[in-house]
Amino acid sequence: MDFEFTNICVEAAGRLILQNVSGTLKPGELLAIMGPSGAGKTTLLNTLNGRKQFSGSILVNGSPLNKAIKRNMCYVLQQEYFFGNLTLNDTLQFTAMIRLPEEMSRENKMARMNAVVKALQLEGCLGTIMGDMFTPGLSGGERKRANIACELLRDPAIIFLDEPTTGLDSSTSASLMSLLKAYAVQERKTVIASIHQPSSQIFFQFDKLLLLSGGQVAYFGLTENVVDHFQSVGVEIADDYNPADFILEALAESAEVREKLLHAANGSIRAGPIEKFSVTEQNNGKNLLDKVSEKFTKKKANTTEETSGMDPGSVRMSLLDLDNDLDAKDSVTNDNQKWPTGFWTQYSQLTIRTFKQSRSRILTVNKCAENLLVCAFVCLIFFQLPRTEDTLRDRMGAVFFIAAHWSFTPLFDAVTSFPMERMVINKERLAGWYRLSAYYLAKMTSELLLILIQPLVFVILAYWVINLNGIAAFFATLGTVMLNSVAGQSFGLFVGIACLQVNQAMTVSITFQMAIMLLGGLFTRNIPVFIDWMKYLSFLYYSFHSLMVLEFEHAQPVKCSSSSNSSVFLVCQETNVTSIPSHMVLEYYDITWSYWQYILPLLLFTVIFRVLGYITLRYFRKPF
Ligand SMILES: Nc1ncnc2c1ncn2[C@@H]1O[C@H](COP(=O)(O)OP(=O)(O)OP(=O)(O)O)[C@@H](O)[C@H]1O
Repeated sequence: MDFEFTNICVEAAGRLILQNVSGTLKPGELLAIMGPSGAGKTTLLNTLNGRKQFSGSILVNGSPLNKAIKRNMCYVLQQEYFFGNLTLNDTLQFTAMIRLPEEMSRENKMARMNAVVKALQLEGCLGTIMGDMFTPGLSGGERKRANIACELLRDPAIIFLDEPTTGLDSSTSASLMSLLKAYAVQERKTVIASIHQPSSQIFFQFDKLLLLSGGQVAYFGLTENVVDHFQSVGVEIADDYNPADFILEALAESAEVREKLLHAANGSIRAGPIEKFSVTEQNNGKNLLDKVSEKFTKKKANTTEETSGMDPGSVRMSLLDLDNDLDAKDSVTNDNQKWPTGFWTQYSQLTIRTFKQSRSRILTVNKCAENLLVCAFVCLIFFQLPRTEDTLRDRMGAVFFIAAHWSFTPLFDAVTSFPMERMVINKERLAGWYRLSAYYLAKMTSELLLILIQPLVFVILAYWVINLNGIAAFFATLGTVMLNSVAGQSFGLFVGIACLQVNQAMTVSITFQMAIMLLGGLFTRNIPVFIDWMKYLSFLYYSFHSLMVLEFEHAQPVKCSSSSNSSVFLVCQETNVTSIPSHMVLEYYDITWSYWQYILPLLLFTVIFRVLGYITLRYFRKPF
């Protein structure tokens, strides 16, 4: 697509950070935006792809930027944000499935993916994990190419890249740029990249150069003409110098050179419209010709008449116009759809991805071993507890421990889960990959399964070894512990979403953990009245009490204390009474509600924190 920007001005904090920046680009051309640090490269890139407020005009095929055109653009960020445990294949498949239109078949999506993989020479590392700062995976160059591949999958007409070679060595940078150049020329893409001190090899891969200085244009034109241009304003570039290095150094070091260049650039802008020319005259593309023949067949008579007197150049211009025309029509159709894929596709793809990513976080060998060890310890300490008054505190302790352990383990896991993926999700939300609701629902459901496996195993083992209330209460205990885990996870997710820093989230969670432990019902029975209401805010209070109801409501009698005088139950102090009905324990500890009365607030907690998490993410943690 033709890309033209004229007199772009951007203001921030009361000062103009871009002033009258103009340029044009044709399909198949690469534009480098260069300039010293702070010159406005990133601001310009963000403005050109519609992420910043500006004055001036940006035209794509003659039309101002709109949603449909923006969907035909892509922005490759300088920083790559990926899920580190997924392979490149997983990552690209997910991207293809979610970003390519719903109407496209899975086979075609995979074919597109394979073509991009081939174009960027990524075939050899499809099975490698993306990696992160803790886990080694793709190399720096492969990650850069993977980042570009995720954007190219959509087949955008205009590609923006923010410093694509930063962090790469010179030969990897050069090969990346030549791949990109070949791709742009072959596929007739318009490429705009900000770039920092490129080697001369990379520098001359770009067709045009836009040199910025203090937010103003110091040069716009063919890259190959920049040396002559500098000479024309009296700045000689030494033969053995990399021109890219030289012009940046000259701009930064000499105010005089800067003034001369700005003056010359301003003069050329005032003198008339900025140059419009195409570097790549060849290759109008097979699709285009197909479209032309279709349109021309329909209007055969007119076409013959209209084209008979044209020279080849003007026919080519007509073809380009027609391509633009067809693109514009496609754009109008696409504009009606807010997302490339439907809710169900987004939800299912996000569920698969979250499941794969979270599995490697939640079900690690370390975590499984840790839980088995804790379970073994609990089993040893509370081994086959007799149902007596003497061991009542131990029995309550075992119940409380199970409730507390299976609220806090999922809580702390969830607290760290969102901050770790925040950057990836923000990137994807900003680029409009999917609905937030699809992501949130997928995260809830895929992690639910994973979070429940460990308490399930734990309760199955510990319940019988401790000698809890037999088969009658077994399944209800299992269900209650799982609900308790989900409540803990809900709170953890909410905190993880609300706090921007992991350490902030951890501080909030630990404070909350301590408070709800104290208010949970085991440690304190006589809380001062003014603070007593707070126990109702502790979900552990509800899970502990519901488990106590299951343990004592319909259970074997509890044998009185061996010394009847020291029994806390008056009945036991009577002669001939050796045991008390189990439910008396509940009465003694003021556990007077029914099982469901404890379960409903637990359910409510789960729902409230999940909804709060969504609202926070949607309205208070918007990506920017
Ligand atoms: N939101 C903002 N508020 C105030 N000033 C801003 C804002 N954004 C950018 N600037 C200023 O605008 C100028 C251009 O910033 P920009 O990030 O575009 O430069 P750059 O050429 O990309 O720099 P670098 O090469 O160091 O990344 C800088 O002086 C910067 O401080």
